[in-house]
Amino acid sequence: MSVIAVSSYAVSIKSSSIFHSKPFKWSLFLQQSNSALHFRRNPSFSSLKASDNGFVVVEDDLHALLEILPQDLHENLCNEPKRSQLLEVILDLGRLPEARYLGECGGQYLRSTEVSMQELEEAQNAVGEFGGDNRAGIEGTLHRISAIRSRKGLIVGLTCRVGRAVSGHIDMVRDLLQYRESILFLGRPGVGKTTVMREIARALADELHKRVVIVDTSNEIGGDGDVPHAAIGGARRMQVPEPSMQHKVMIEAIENHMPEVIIVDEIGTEAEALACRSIAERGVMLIGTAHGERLENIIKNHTLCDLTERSVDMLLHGKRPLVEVRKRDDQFKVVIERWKAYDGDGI
Ligand SMILES: Nc1ncnc2c1ncn2[C@@H]1O[C@H](COP(=O)(O)OP(=O)(O)OP(=O)(O)O)[C@@H](O)[C@H]1O
Repeated sequence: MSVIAVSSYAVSIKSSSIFHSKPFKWSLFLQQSNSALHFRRNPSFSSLKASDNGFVVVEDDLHALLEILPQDLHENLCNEPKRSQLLEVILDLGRLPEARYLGECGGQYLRSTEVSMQELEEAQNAVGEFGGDNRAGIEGTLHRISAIRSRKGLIVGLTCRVGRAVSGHIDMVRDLLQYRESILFLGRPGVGKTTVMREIARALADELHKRVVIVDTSNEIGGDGDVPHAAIGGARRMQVPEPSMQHKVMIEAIENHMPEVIIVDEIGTEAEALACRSIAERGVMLIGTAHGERLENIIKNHTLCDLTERSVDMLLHGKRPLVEVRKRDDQFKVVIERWKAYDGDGI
């Protein structure tokens, strides 16, 4: 029995850990932080293929997100030198608008006057309809707009997250895709799980020629609109009428569309965990994400614990799993180290 762990996922994500447990049902990828600083951005990038020199390329279609913002914020951000690291723009009624950046850059107020109700309404009108999860998108893009509502249902806050198509950074995990085992990405919100899954969907469909179906609950993987974004390549995308239906659509995908791989973001409920089990029992590879920073979080989470029974048991019985740590060196090459995990390893 071997367990492979990869830490410091400096592909797109600095200091993150990837756990791969070959004999287990799930491989676990733990992502701890995300840094665009590891990318060498190619400004003239227009296709979704990795560049020949192996560098990662990022496409963010930022102008489409900036267009929904009040005009002065739009102009500020267009001239902002850090805009390639922009993560989110926060618009809260009666407060100063704020931009948050990836990595160490932190947040910054965008002007000295508060956000008005009219500005919020204009932003709402510029995006698609909000779903049951209070999320909306901009057609043809990967951006995600999440709403905060008052008790009366009025939108009083918006979190506008930049969606990016990142290509060329999954060489660190590409070999794992060939084992046909299910994979669970585990990480805090915002560390880049969805972004990685998007590229994995494309690589599995276009390079490994698998029949891939994405169950896209908030249209976050394939973007807003009925035609999915080119970032998912030939993978097919099933939309979900409302978040509580996610588990049903997962099963429908299996029963109607004969996938070899199912990709689903944010597995959290018991019904979804059961759907995962059912998918695995039918011999279909499942790639999913869940919130949590360490394997310990899974152990404490009754629902998710069920998905990783054997790996969790091993840790609970005090056995030290053999882990594999993967990181990038200065030359951007993947370096692999193996050792037996200790408590302090952040597993
Ligand atoms: N490699 C990358 N380079 C630049 N930006 C990135 C990269 N990976 C992710 N991002 C950006 O980081 C933000 C968060 O990414 P993403 O939505 O994939 O995270 P997540 O872990 O799925 O978050 P959540 O759990 O909240 O859905 C997005 O704005 C995304 O564009």
